[in-house]
Amino acid sequence: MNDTIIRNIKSLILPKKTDRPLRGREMDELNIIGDAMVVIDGGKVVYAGAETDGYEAEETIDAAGMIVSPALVDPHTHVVHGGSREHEMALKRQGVDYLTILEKGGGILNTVEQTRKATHEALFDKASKNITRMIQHGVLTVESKSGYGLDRENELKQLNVSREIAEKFPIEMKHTFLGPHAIPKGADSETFLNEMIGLLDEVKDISDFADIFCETGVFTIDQSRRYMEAANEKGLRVKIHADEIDPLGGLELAIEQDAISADHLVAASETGKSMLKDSDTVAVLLPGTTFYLGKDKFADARGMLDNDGAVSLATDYNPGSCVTDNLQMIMAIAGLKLKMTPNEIWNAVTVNAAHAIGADRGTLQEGDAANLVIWDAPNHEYIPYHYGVNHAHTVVADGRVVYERPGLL
Ligand SMILES: N=CN[C@@H](CCC(=O)O)C(=O)O
Ligand SMILES: [Zn+2]
Repeated sequence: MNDTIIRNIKSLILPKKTDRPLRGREMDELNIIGDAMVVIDGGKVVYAGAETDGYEAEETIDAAGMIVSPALVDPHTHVVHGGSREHEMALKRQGVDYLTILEKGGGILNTVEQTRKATHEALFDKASKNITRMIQHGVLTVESKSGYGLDRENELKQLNVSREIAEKFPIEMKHTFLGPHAIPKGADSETFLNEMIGLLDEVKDISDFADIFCETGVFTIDQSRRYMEAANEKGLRVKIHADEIDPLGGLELAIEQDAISADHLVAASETGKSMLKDSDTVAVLLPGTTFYLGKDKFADARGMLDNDGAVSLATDYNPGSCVTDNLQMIMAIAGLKLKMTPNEIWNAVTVNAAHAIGADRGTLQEGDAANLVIWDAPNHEYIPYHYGVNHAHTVVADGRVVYERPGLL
């Protein structure tokens, strides 16, 4: 006797489980089974496929003709931070750009001030609200970066909050040390970078990855290489915020340093894009950020896919450049602005997002953790199409219902 059967599934979305990230044309292939069911026992998938009579369970969930997919994976967030920056919206409307705000001591540095002031408990309570919303929107795996401490005490505080969130919520998290996220006010960039490199030994026990913001006025390619080499030497796999605004060659550096992902890539060069095919570095695209910063030019997802690259999508939730924790919204922007197909989008927020953070998630094969979403939608194309609302009806984590859409009172 099994624990649960989910019956009456109109279509079951089954991304392919592979050792390497899906790339190029593979990303447009998605196994969708009509009239399906999922059998769960001990929190794991026993069967996911066409309706059959061969299984019994203690409990039956009626999917009522809705669709089911693996729970989503958000592979790039800055979910632990103090305060907010709504005042920057007006500045941006007046034409002041993102890097100018940072140069004047605002932007990331404003959030650093607010994060340093906040206690562990205050940061935990604040991030809990975002994580709750993410779960309600169908996300059960989240990458979470530090980077608003910029000193030992506060970077550790952020990472420890992130770890506590992972313990208390029914999600898997990956924790990323992003010490070199900005240069603190009045600090010398080389001295600060050395300080952050000096922390790698300590943070490697509580982090999964090391990340750096490689950008004009922040850290150069040479500095980023030095940091990534130091992290790799210590066995901490690297990520990079690369080519977001200026084409510095961050994607090429990511591939050279065997980064698990290179993120942003709006200004990535043709050379960088063509190098993707021979690497397992996942291009994590963040179109919600381009949208929120009011830019016209989006990352060249089609170029990357045509070059046989592996592409993923994330919210980049943070208080300055993308203030949404709704990954479904990002799926819509990817369809509209990155010109990705629905199949590519689904693979990008499930199996490839999992590859971008080294998580065994995003699929529903036999033996996988039963992390899935029942979506109130007629088909898989509908979710990126009907944008800005939550289509998640029921969210199941390790076989247990953790969210059900409430009705009107
Ligand atoms: N671009 C650098 N870091 C973040 C934004 C952080 C912030 O503005 O607070 C990003 O990925 O978009
Ligand atoms: Zn980021």
